[in-house]
Amino acid sequence: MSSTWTLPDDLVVPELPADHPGPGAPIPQHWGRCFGCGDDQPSGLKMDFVIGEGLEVIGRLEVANRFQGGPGFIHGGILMTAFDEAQGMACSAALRAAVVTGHFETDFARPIPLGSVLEIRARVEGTVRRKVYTSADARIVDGPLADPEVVVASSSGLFVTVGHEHFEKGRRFADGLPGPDRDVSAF
Ligand SMILES: CCCCC/C=C\C/C=C\C/C=C\C/C=C\CCCC(=O)SCCNC(=O)CCNC(=O)[C@H](O)C(C)(C)COP(=O)(O)OP(=O)(O)OC[C@H]1O[C@@H](n2cnc3c(N)ncnc32)[C@H](O)[C@@H]1OP(=O)(O)O
Repeated sequence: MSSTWTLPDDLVVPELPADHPGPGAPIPQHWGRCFGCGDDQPSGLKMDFVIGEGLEVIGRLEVANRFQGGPGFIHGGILMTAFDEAQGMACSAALRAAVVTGHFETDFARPIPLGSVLEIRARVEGTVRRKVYTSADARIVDGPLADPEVVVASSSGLFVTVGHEHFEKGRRFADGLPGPDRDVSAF
């Protein structure tokens, strides 16, 4: 795999919040209609997330037939979406801030067959002002070509922290509102 992605010299590695949950703690969906993590999005990826070690989160994606690109394999854009979701979750978990994706790149190393269960480990590398530098890798942990030792794809992304007003602008276009158990300020 190759990438031109480089981390800046003035990167600051953030401290985890004092009440950061330990590895294995589930991370709730940030918005039920989210294509990546929402339970209330029938066509979505329905990814699950738990906290990992340090600044890492661990996501899980079941590669359903509707995620097909070439015959029998995952669509590359679906995989990028899964990485985007995972890296955004890593930002949110480590920084307790809302983020949006600014720049994103993915290396596709192996074809990923339908029926795979992908484990995506995503982490915050560090921040520079509002910029959050992230990376992630994917492994097939179950399914026809499962081999947890092999990285089948990897990703790097720059996220930017935003205030609540960023999402206020989109609310009138949303097909629903967060439920009472949601932090609507983060939507
Ligand atoms: C819309 C869906 C949102 C989904 C997320 C929902 C809730 C979030 C809550 C919690 C998050 C939890 C989980 C997240 C899960 C999934 C993640 C999915 C995220 C997405 O899928 S989200 C959709 C795609 N995403 C966009 O829809 C962004 C459109 N865009 C903009 O809204 C603006 O463009 C913005 C806000 C990015 C910046 O605008 P701005 O005016 O606030 O700030 P400014 O321009 O000053 O940039 C500040 C510093 O970032 C640098 N910078 C900016 N862009 C860069 C780029 N492309 N490359 C390199 N550097 C860049 C500047 O160079 C400067 O750097 P410096 O500090 O060095 O000057």
